[in-house]
Amino acid sequence: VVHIAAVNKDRSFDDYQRIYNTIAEKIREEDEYDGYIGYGPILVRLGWHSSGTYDKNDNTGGSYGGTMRFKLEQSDGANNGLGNARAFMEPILKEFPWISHGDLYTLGAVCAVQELQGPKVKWRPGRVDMPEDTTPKNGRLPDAANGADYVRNFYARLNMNDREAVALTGAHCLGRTHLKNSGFDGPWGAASNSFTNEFFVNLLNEQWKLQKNKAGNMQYDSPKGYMMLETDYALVQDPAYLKIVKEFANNEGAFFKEFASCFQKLLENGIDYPKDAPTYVFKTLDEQDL
Ligand code: HEM
Ligand SMILES: Nc1cccc2nccn12
Repeated sequence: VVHIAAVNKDRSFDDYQRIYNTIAEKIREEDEYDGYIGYGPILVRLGWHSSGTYDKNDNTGGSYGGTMRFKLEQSDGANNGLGNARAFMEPILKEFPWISHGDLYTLGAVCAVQELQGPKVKWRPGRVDMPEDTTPKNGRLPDAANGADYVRNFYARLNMNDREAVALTGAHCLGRTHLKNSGFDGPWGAASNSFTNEFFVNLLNEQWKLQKNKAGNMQYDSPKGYMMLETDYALVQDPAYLKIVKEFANNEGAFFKEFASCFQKLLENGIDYPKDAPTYVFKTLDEQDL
């Protein structure tokens, strides 16, 4: 299955920056969401889960068709709680009916990373909504109760190497787990809405204890009330991953550089871009003095 990006000649950088600003202002305005974490983290998760169904072996899934708008994909347990992110996007879709769901969900994720002081992430338009029967089957998103071999195999399906896998998981510096969504608890300590390399610093510096949580699922907890999933902790159990975790914990710039490139790659997996397709780097609200 090859998806060619459809270059919309009627739309310019300013049109997409206007959507970016609308999302960014809404994130800033609705700051009380989820105990004052805000919508940034869940918008990153929406873009990631829209893209994480990709399978490099047959080039199916991925963000292009916007199939996250259909109830089949929404019913995947891994997507529990993302209805809040889709509801956040509803008024944006009404105001800008010309944008595809795939473009909007990925643009929202890039906007959230940048507005939460993360790196600039390049973004290209051209995803086209596909019909419901093109929705990939449920079960393609990762399951947290696993170790390093599973993590490596999972990311290989997304065409991501060890460095990209570690960088992408660094997005767990944002937000938190919710017992009602995923059966994982906490963290009560550093649930955050700023994009930093803290995930790696915590992995290395905290004392982690593997224990059963209130829902009977295994997770790592720290005295400060932080938590790690088993797939998070796998990054310090595997020697090759551990080396990269240490680099990113000691060099936030290296983490930002790697995240910027592999997050764009994640959001664009499965899409062929014609030579004349534009690449955008959006300004943050702060950079526009808004
Ligand atoms: C092995 C890979 C991964 C697993 C098993 C995993 C699992 C999870 C789980 C269980 C949650 C909690 C959901 C909830 O209870 O609300 C979560 C949250 C989150 N994940 Fe991941 N994740 C993975 C990779 C990623 C990647 C690649 C990204 C982005 C680049 C990402 C971004 C996030 C964000 C931002 C949150 C917080 C959402 C919120 O606060 O509502 N995760 N993840
Ligand atoms: N914030 C967050 C979300 C998901 C997973 C996770 N592990 C550690 C922190 N964390």
